[in-house]
Amino acid sequence: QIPLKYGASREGKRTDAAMQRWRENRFGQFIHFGLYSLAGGHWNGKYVEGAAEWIKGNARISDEDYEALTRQFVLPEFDAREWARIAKEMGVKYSVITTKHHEGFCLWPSEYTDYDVSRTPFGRDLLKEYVDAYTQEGIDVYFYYSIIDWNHPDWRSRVETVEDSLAFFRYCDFMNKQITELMTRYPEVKGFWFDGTWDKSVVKFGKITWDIEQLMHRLNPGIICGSRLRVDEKGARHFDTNGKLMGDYEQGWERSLPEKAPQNDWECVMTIPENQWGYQADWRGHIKSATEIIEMLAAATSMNGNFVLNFGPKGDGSLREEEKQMARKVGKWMQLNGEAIYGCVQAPLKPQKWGYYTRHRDNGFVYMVVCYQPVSGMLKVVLPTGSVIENCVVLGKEGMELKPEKSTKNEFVIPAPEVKDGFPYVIRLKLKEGDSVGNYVAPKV
Ligand SMILES: COc1ccc([C@@H]2N[C@@H](C)[C@@H](O)[C@H]2O)cc1
Repeated sequence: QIPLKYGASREGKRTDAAMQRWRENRFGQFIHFGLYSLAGGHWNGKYVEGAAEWIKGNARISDEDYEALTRQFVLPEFDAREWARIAKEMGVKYSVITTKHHEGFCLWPSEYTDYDVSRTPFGRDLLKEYVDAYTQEGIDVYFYYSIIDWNHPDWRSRVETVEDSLAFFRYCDFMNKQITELMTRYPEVKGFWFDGTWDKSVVKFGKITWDIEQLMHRLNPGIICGSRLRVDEKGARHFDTNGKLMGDYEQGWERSLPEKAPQNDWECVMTIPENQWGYQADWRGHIKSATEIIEMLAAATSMNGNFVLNFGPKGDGSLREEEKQMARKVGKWMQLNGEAIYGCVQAPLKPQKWGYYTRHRDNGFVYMVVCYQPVSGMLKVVLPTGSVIENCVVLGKEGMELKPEKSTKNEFVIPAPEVKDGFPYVIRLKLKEGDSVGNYVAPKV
């Protein structure tokens, strides 16, 4: 353990109500919306390779041509209540919106820059309409904020000269003012999702991320912030030089899931296509199905993690058809099976090949989210010695009890119900605890 001034500011899992609510939410939505949404991954009529929200660099667009997009920011189809209704239908409990992505354009009328919604034909406070509409639907709101800012004259990706450092520290002052503005103007915000902290300038001056964390906690002690914000004074990111997580959860799971349950709280953020966050009119490659998304959500819950699915609204402010379809299908599944996700955690049972176990924090049930239907027609369950299955039903068919058969000393098999709709199904177990249900210890990460 080396002494650190700007390492982890607190240790271990938070036990306060705000963090407990973050955990119980489990399922979230990401919204990537900005000037890049107008380009839709195309420039001068041509498809542009790479992530659509990075089109400025990918298509080598000049500052002037990119800024001209502000004049096209009209959003004739924008209705935050429609976005919130679709999010509610999908079953998400929280939503993270890009208040400012790397491009530097702000979705709220900021006092500290003109590069924001107030300087567009749209002109309204989009962020306020989003916060109000989602709060109305009972969905918690979180703000994505990019430290990288391609538009701001004082942003520096590296600091090599005195001039650089003067500019960079002016930029940090600007950032602190914007974060203060966001937290005081929109007090409903539950947390921040920082991005763009990998550049040399931030890694060299890790203290600026400590300062942001301290600022946020002064303004709202219950604020929730992931580990991607943080760099310690030695340049260590996410985990400080002593290996301690900096922030409230591991925020490194971007388009990937862990193999085993991390020790810390953690969150996975996921795209529907392979790698598009902002609107790309022409999705290419594999587009994940609702079934695949549901499996990822179950997998995350089974490992004590949250799962956030990204939407990239179109340049006219409407949601794309594929995302509305996704919301409908996932939402239908969540209506029937949400009790296996919301408020659930890892179950102390030996993982099996048919899918994922979850356990509800309070109701004492264990859930089997079956994603891989066994050819044998038998679902294997290994219980701690002496435990028995008191009740076993399929969610949505609670009237039809399944009869587990004991196969070896503490192994049971459950006849697998038929799969007709191409979606995972959930079996709910009421276990009569034997000498100790909890004696299966999840493998150390
Ligand atoms: C250098 O690799 C990346 C990958 C993704 C990102 C951003 N994080 C995601 C949440 C999106 O905002 C993407 O633009 C930035 C840099």
